[in-house]
Amino acid sequence: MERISTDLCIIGAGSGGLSVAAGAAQMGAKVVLIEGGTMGGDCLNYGCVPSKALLAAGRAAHSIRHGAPGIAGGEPIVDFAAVKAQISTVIAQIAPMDSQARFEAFGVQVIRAYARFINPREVEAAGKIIRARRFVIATGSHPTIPQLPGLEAIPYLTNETIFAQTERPEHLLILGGGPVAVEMAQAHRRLGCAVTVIARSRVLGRDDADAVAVVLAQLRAEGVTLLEQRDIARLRPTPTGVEAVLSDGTTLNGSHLLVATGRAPAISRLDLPAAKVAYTEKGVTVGANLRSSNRRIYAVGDVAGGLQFTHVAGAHAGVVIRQVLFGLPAKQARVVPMVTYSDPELAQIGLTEAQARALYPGVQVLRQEFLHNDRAVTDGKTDGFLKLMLLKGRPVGVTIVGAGAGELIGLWALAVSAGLKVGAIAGMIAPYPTRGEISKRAAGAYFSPKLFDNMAVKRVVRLVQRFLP
Ligand SMILES: Cc1cc2nc3c(=O)[nH]c(=O)nc-3n(C[C@H](O)[C@H](O)[C@H](O)COP(=O)(O)OP(=O)(O)OC[C@H]3O[C@@H](n4cnc5c(N)ncnc54)[C@H](O)[C@@H]3O)c2cc1C
Ligand SMILES: NC(=O)c1ccc[n+]([C@@H]2O[C@H](COP(=O)([O-])OP(=O)(O)OC[C@H]3O[C@@H](n4cnc5c(N)ncnc54)[C@H](O)[C@@H]3O)[C@@H](O)[C@H]2O)c1
Repeated sequence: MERISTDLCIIGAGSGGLSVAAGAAQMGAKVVLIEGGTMGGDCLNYGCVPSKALLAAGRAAHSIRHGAPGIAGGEPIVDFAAVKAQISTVIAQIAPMDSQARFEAFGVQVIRAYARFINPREVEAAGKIIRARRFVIATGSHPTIPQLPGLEAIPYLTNETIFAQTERPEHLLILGGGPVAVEMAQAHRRLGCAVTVIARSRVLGRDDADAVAVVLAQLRAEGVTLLEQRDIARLRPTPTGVEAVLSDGTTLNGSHLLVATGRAPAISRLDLPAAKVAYTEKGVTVGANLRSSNRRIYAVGDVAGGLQFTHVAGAHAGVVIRQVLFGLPAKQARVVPMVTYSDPELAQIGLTEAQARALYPGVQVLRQEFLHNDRAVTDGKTDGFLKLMLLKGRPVGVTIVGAGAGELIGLWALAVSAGLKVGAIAGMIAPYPTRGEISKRAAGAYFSPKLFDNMAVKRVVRLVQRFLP
């Protein structure tokens, strides 16, 4: 059996693994990267990229359907297979960045096989034994499939299969109430499918309730049926697709079923006990520095059991690189932006209003409506608001719901990560007319009472006016 000795061995070439590999190899480390599936992982092939491309198609269909004031709308002609072909084109356009060839050009040795630990220092893959000074587990996650009577008899879809589905579902039943369910519901509805979401909990139940209400009102207005806090009792295949009977007796008939009920870490192939790596059903057990119970082995991205986002996997990569390349201490960030790419978008950083009020009785909550933002008015997209949670003049949370919320949260991500006071945002000049002005206006509202409802300020102004030439 071939033996390879290296500085760093990374298992999984998705968002996390690729970021570690690119950084480490370009800074001079000897790197082996092992990928069992497709280079680029979930985000490129079955996650962020295809879902955003499908949402873009849905947005185009929606705007044709509804037109604009003075511009007649009409039912769009949707070629579902062509929409799917466009998704493949988009993936192919981005794929070279994640390709084996690009990483080999960095000097990375890429092995295309599933890897498993054979002891605490070595991994086996494709008949090779790799011994490394440090390992990074970056194997991601896969969809969880609930135990439901009859589900095994249904050819259900998941995020791993839905983007390859070329026939338009007549009626898509979606099981789940998280971001996958919401994004897929809106995209499919706009492309002409009937859509019913069946969620065990509240839809987007972890987000700010006021912001979620704005998103769900839009979904309902577009014709998505949302069944919250409902459970499926049984499923059975029918000649036209699938029949779902809910525990309250409601019967639903759909043509297709998408299961989007959360994720489980991809650890089954790794033989973690052989490596003395502790884990739970959430993933590899890691500390704030992402190191596992085996001090030579780190975990990044979805498999590390925390928030599951591509930008989190990327940030994890930085934390690991600092430690394994330079021997410097590093910790993962506690505050991370999150965006659901519905229309309107829902973006969050830090605490929601409810979380902030529970933690800090003295928290100040400032709210600005897009209705009072001139650009939102000119563009006819006035739904939504920004909520700013402040503690002693510093942001501890921001919620934005509205068109472009995902872009607007970036400024607040900087403010929170740099520990800026709200005065920094209030003091910047925002170009007019932009939606971004809402951030400055919310920040300015913190100072308004101090300036405008303040007798001392009024007295000073009157005094100065008396003596000014
Ligand atoms: C539908 C959907 C939409 C999403 N949209 C967004 C979004 O808009 N924004 C966002 O930030 N996040 C989004 N996410 C989440 C995002 O895709 C993940 O957080 C991200 O892909 C995690 O990266 P990762 O590197 O941890 O894992 P992955 O990208 O899944 O990569 C893991 C890789 O490891 C490989 N692997 C697994 N086991 C082994 C093994 N034993 N040996 C070798 N290789 C192995 C896999 O084949 C895979 O390629 C979305 C997810 C889904 C499902
Ligand atoms: N825009 C983005 O950044 C984006 C988009 C999609 C996914 N993601 C990531 O992928 C992860 C997975 O997303 P997800 O939506 O699959 O999972 P999730 O864990 O966010 O939500 C799962 C949902 O399914 C519901 N559920 C669980 N079991 C159920 C059952 N038996 N019947 C009905 N409902 C059930 C839960 O109540 C919950 O609402 C997210 O946590 C997120 O980090 C991110």
